[in-house]
Amino acid sequence: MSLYTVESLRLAYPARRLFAGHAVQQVLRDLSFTIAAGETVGLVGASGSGKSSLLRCLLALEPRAQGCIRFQGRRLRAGSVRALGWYRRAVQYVPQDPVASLEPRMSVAQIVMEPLRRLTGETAPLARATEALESVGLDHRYLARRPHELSGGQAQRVAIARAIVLRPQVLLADEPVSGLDMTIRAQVAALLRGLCAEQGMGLVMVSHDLSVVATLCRRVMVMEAGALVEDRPLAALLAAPHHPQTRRLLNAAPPMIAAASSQGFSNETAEQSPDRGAGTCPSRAARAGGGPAHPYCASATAALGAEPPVG
Ligand SMILES: Nc1ncnc2c1ncn2[C@@H]1O[C@H](COP(=O)(O)OP(=O)(O)OP(=O)(O)O)[C@@H](O)[C@H]1O
Repeated sequence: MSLYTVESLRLAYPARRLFAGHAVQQVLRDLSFTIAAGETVGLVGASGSGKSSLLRCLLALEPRAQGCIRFQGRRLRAGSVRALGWYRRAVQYVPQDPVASLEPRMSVAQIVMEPLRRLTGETAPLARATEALESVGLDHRYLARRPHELSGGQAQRVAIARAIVLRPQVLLADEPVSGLDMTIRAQVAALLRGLCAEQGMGLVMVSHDLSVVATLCRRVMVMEAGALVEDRPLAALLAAPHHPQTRRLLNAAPPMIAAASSQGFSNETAEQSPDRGAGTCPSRAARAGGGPAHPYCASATAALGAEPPVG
């Protein structure tokens, strides 16, 4: 059974134009797709294309959404924390701005223990919180710190620890590495990749940057003006982008696509992809001929090998 089944999802906001009357702005247009357990999916598209709105719908935070979203066959509707407790235990969220999302008066330990206290009857929350923090490379010295005593990368890792402490089936993340410098970005990306690979956790990640998605996700959904214009395995999409919007995003993508290629994501999925007849993966073709890793970004293949350990 699919984890998520989304059928004819639509979302409209009241238009905010002067003299708009009762006009509405259609933000999501009739989206239908499924997501399987353990899938890693990147949502990409230009600014304003509806990525965060779709994520809010998947988080059951959008009461105006129409259509149907099911999680493990159970219908999701925006509602109270109590009514959605079952869902919040299975699906956790990493917001775009980690610093703003951390309660300033709480210590790191309290922040990470909070979902355990709220959503489970956990009897030893401190031990679980410590374990989650260690898995993101933050040792006991960080337990007593407050958010203002953390760097941006450390705050992001606390936000991830808070999300994974419940061992969710899926992590929904909004630009989880944007705003981080390149070194920390690589660390956080490596951390998320490890959690997906080792714990079988699914990931649905919003980004305006296809290159970041390429390091973390095996499937890419491309949005334009509220519509889903391309939805394919990463490798097939890199090899033969179908939609002009995908081509625009690829052309703008910096070096991390090369990193993803050299990691094998694109090759694996190309071989498993039903689209593989559509074209040869340019990365594989280039390497077979001894050439650069990927025509989009040949210069940065070393990025992966150079990743510092998380900590
Ligand atoms: N609460 C809201 N009320 C009215 N309009 C909204 C609201 N939230 C988002 N919008 C509009 O919906 C559209 C889609 O916004 P959304 O934030 O989903 O896009 P996005 O693809 O995530 O953009 P970005 O990459 O810039 O974060 C935009 O035109 C935005 O102005």
